[in-house]
Amino acid sequence: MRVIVIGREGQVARALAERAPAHGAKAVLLGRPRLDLADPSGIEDILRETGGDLIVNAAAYTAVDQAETEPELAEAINGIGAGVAAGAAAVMRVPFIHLSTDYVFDGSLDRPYREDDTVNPLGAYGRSKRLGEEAVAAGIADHVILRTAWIYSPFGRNFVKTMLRLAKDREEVGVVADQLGSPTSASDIADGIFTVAKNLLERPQDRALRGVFHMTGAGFASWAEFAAEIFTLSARSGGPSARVRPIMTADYPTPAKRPFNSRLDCTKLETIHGIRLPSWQTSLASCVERLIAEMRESGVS
Ligand SMILES: NC(=O)C1=CN([C@@H]2O[C@H](COP(=O)(O)OP(=O)(O)OC[C@H]3O[C@@H](n4cnc5c(N)ncnc54)[C@H](OP(=O)(O)O)[C@@H]3O)[C@@H](O)[C@H]2O)C=CC1
Ligand SMILES: Cc1cn([C@H]2C[C@H](O)[C@@H](COP(=O)(O)OP(=O)(O)O[C@H]3O[C@@H](C)C(=O)[C@@H](O)[C@H]3O)O2)c(=O)[nH]c1=O
Ligand SMILES: [Mg+2]
Repeated sequence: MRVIVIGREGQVARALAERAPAHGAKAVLLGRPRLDLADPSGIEDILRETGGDLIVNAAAYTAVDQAETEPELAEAINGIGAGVAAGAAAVMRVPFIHLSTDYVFDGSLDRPYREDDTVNPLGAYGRSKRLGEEAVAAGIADHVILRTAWIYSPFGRNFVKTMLRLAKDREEVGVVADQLGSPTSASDIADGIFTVAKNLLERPQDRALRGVFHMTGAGFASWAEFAAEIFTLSARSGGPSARVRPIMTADYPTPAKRPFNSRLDCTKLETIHGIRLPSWQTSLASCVERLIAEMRESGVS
């Protein structure tokens, strides 16, 4: 299986590259400046020249707070650009796998969100990702949209790396305890994507396999619980650690509003695609261990 990945340095893009061999797949990564989702004109030609069995869009504008001041750019990349890439997949007659987010929901429900629950993004990033979902569905019938959340990995920028950095010179970190969600490993997402890809290619006519699915690490946590677990695991490996002071969202003002309830119900993915990601704690342990080992090797711990 030859998979074209849109995105090169991002967390999921790099995890797809790293996990491809384990699935007998080849991942071909395309990124800026060659493929720029903010510049639709060249997208179809580059994807066609590259050629593959399937396209995964792992690129996006992901700066949640910054999106509030440049919503047009977020929409160009996450909305219009995603739709153009999906349209190219339709021309190429290959399936298109797209990633979306818990931030399409407003978090007001008191249970985990299902795929057909009403979306109502609270911020510009969420709105741009919602536009992307609509643009992808309009661009190609043969698509899967995977809504995931709270991604961490040894790569790029994420909450785990931020917490380890803060712990190096702080004894205590204040972290919000009233937003709930599911930390999700980029490696686990990559494995899930390869399984979805295999299912799509094996059963091209099976409509049930297509559409929107929720895919997060199993179990739930607040950001404060997530941080506490990061520090426990880090201390165990001899890495930096700090005390977590649980705070309220109101005590941590940010430009973008975030949902209080970001929990996603992943039952549909398990029933239809046979995929259940490991518990967030299990995968977090491998990630933190790896990050501490890398810090030690580079002499910065
Ligand atoms: N991070 C998270 O917590 C979550 C992310 N998601 C979604 O999952 C997907 C992957 O996220 P993640 O891996 O964390 O993202 P990252 O922020 O780690 O990486 C984003 C990637 O998108 C690329 N990119 C940004 N703008 C453009 C552009 N104009 N043209 C081409 N490529 C571009 C970046 O390229 P470059 O390397 O050149 O900067 C980078 O490779 C996204 O769709 C995101 O919305 C969903 C839920 C949670
Ligand atoms: C750094 C920090 C953050 N926080 C809070 C702010 C916020 O509510 C929460 C997480 O902060 P972050 O900025 O890391 O997270 P954020 O950028 O909101 O993460 C989101 O990214 C996008 C791309 C998604 O799609 C979402 O699923 C989600 O992962 O933790 C603290 O309370 N204390 C801190 O020291
Ligand atoms: Mg952030």
